[in-house]
Amino acid sequence: MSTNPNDVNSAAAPFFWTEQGLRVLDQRLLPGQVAYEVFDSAAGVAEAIATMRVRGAPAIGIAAAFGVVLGARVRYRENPADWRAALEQDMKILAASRPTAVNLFWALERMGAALDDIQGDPYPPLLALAQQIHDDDLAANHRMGELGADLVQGSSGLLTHCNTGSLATGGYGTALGVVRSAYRRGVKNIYAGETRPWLQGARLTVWELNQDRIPATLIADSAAAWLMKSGAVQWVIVGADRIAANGDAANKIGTYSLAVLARQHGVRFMVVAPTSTVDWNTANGEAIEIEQRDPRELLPECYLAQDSVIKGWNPVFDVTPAHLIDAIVTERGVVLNPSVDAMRAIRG
Ligand SMILES: CSC[C@@H](O)[C@@H](O)C(=O)COP(=O)(O)O
Repeated sequence: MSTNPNDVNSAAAPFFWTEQGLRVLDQRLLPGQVAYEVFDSAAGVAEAIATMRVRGAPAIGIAAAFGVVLGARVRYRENPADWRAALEQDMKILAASRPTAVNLFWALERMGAALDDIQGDPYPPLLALAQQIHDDDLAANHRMGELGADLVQGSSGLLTHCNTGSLATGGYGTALGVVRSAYRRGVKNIYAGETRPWLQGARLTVWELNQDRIPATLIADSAAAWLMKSGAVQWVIVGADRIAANGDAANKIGTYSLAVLARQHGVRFMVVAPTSTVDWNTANGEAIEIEQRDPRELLPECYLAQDSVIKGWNPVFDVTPAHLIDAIVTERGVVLNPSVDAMRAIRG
């Protein structure tokens, strides 16, 4: 596998299914190193999610579905007469891997619902379902790419945040899928924010765009207001980890700041996510659990010493209220000016 970020043939898939298990790209090492590791158990996949080897809401959901496949295979081999209780424990471990991306719970629920109809070896039907979830997400990405590109037609510049591309999804991307489609239709000035502290933008998004040979400009997150004031971008395009029934959207920390800045500068704000990211059971953003990660992901090494009086506060998502969002783009259609009523149009 290539380790050169300029190599356009490097693979950007976050994982591959193999008979040995799920082959997961370690996104913590990008862009310096492209390294895959095989996980052959549900607990292993949960660990891969918790440690952010695999991340991004749809990719987390798909990986968890494959985690269930692996759990079922192991548990059925251990005890073909009684494997369900052990698999339920595995599914609990998967559910505890990260709290905010609802795609994780959506995928586990779909896999769990399929168990009722299974007689005999659960591995073949569960593998087929996980692959279907993966294929459906890829198809949704392409559909959203076209719908979002329709909205930004005629713009000269777009700003995106975090990484929402092939690495974060079944392939192609949500917000970055719209960026890809819009670029193909002539929107040439693409800006990506670094996305501190984990640097999904600087390490992952521009890596993907470089592979696609889509020219892009990386900015410090703190340069966003000044960029908007310059008139260089007409849309901010982001993904989501969970969208509440009223259209409030949880996404990578810093998204809310961008929405506030966009409104101030007359820049439009688009959230792109498959309907597997919509949590109809959550009325509004206040009920969304925001993951707090270890402050060590944020703090410089020198402040980790025991005698240090410096702490870190590391919420990794925030919630953008629906009234700051101009459009939510899903595979089932576009919701303009989201509200409880407007969101009903995309409820299956
Ligand atoms: C298509 S990905 C949408 C979101 O999952 C993405 O914007 C994001 O916030 C990812 O967060 P991460 O912490 O890297 O998993």
